[in-house]
Amino acid sequence: MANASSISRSLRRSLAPDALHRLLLQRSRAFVTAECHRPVVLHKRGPDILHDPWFNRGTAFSMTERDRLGLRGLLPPSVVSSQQQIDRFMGDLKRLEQNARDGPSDTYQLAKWRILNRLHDRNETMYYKVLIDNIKEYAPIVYTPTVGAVCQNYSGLFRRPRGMYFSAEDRGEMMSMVYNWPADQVDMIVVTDGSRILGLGDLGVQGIGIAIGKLDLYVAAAGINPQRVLPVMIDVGTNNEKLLKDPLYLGLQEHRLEGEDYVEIIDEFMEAVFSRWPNVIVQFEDFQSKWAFRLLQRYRKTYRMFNDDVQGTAGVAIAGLLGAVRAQGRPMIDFPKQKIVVAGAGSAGIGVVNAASRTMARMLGNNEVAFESARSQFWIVDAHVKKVKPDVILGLSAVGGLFSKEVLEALKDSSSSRPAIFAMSNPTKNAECTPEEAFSIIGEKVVFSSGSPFDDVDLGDGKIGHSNQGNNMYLFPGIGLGTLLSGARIVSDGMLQAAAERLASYMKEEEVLQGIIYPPTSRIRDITKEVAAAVVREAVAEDLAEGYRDMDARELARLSEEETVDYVKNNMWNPVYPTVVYKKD
Ligand SMILES: NC(=O)C1=CN([C@@H]2O[C@H](COP(=O)(O)OP(=O)(O)OC[C@H]3O[C@@H](n4cnc5c(N)ncnc54)[C@H](O)[C@@H]3O)[C@@H](O)[C@H]2O)C=CC1
Ligand SMILES: CC(=O)C(=O)O
Ligand SMILES: [Mg+2]
Repeated sequence: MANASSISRSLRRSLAPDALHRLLLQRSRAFVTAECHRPVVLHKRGPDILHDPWFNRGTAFSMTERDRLGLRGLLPPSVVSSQQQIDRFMGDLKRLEQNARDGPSDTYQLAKWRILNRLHDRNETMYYKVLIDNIKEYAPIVYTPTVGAVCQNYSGLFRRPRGMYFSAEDRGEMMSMVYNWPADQVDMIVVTDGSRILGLGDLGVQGIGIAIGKLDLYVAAAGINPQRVLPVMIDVGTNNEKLLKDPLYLGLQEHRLEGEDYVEIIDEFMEAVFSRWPNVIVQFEDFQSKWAFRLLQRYRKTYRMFNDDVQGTAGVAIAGLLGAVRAQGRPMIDFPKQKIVVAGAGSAGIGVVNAASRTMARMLGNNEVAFESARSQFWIVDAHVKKVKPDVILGLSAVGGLFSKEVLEALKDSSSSRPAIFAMSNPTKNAECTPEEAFSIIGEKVVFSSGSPFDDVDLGDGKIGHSNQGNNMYLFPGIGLGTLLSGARIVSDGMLQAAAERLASYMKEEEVLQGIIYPPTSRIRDITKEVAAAVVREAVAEDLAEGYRDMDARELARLSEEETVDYVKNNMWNPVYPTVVYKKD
């Protein structure tokens, strides 16, 4: 390409000064334009490009560039212009200023999340060390409640993608797309379709935040190696009208796929990930209930998978319900005498009622009569909490404040010496009641737990009303780790039951009598280790264990209870810098 200096001497001489000046300007413009359009030769592919500030364009990479550069699936599906990127960034910046002016709201929590997220981008080992050493303080930032605000504000907060995105546009491509992920080994996937994120409804592609938050707990609590976790978003559209109209939304701006089209996409995703990583475990998270149950039934006998909202929550609720029996000074075997009202007949509520009534039925002799009798101890209320003088009310309704004064007063007539409240909906503002309300209306005898963390309540005279956190985070990391380390090909009901029983028995008598029915978050790594060991032992007992690395099924079966716990502990990743050496490819 000619540049300004390539004008020949004779031409220069023949032109008048003005004409020469115009020609020089024209040529230099043409040169700059040509330079801009000349392709830049890259010696990188995939994530290496996204992590290079010079070459990265984030969501502005076109679909053909994404295909050419091995980026397909590594970015949210929407392709945006550079101007839209700037609008999104500026909007986020302005919002921060405005929030800071208008009051605390979620701003400080989101600011903490941003700082932690930047550390996560820079130095994973340090990030997890900070998280593990300060889990009580930062679990509420990387997980509920702040993760809910992160998902709601995702389009503004988006900087660097984390995880993989499969969209309805990727049909027929997923089997090859999974190879764009850089890790040859993946142990844990948490997948969501964003259709019911916590109690916040359909957040579409923005729901990826919940998969990231759950996997942070897999690393912090279960010691899964952070290089082997993969958050996944399956974007099949959204029915959230606000997002459908938002020009800065990063997901597919169309209504959700339904019916067989939807199932085919999830099938293709499952085949793709299990084909590249046959030993992976897939946790389904925050799918709307109609799909949560159907997909669980579809895959649970063929793939290593479980649904956290249906199965993890059920186990945590059972452990808490047994704790509430013990808090009355009664043996766990008295559980079948409890009258339990469950508010919310969604994936979590129905999951709890099914699993808890099975536990009761087992205690009553495990026959048909026992099962019927167990069922009669539960009242599921969808839309209106009735007064049945219950011993326990358990909320999984996603309706903040549902346990009104009248509902709480109904518990005062309970025959239980220590009625219990499980306000399990997330995030904080969706809790069916607060601990202050529970203790002030029912009195100090109530046992209280909630899905998101609340502070203990000062009851005066040196007495403390304990706020338990009843959240599936006390089980899912151990279920995943135990499944991994046993090499079980599926996650059986028995393994889930063993996990719940271990959580129930973890709490000491004196703690339970004080109304402390779940461990504090600071002990999450210890309880996860114990839960995982219980899952391993059950997998061995059911002959499902196929072993892990050098530990084959026979060796696993030889381990004592204590040795199983040691085996689990020794296989948990710790955040220490390894020795690093250079080797040429
Ligand atoms: N603490 C924990 O570990 C967990 C908490 N959750 C929370 O549970 C909530 C529900 O989750 P899903 O069951 O998956 O949602 P979902 O949307 O499937 O179910 C909610 C159910 O509540 C019902 N409902 C709505 N208003 C009601 C009212 N006024 N009275 C009684 N029922 C009412 C709905 O009809 C629906 O059946 C969410 O807030 C979620 O964050 C879910 C899983 C685990
Ligand atoms: C904790 C959880 O899984 C939920 O609220 O959906
Ligand atoms: Mg969930």
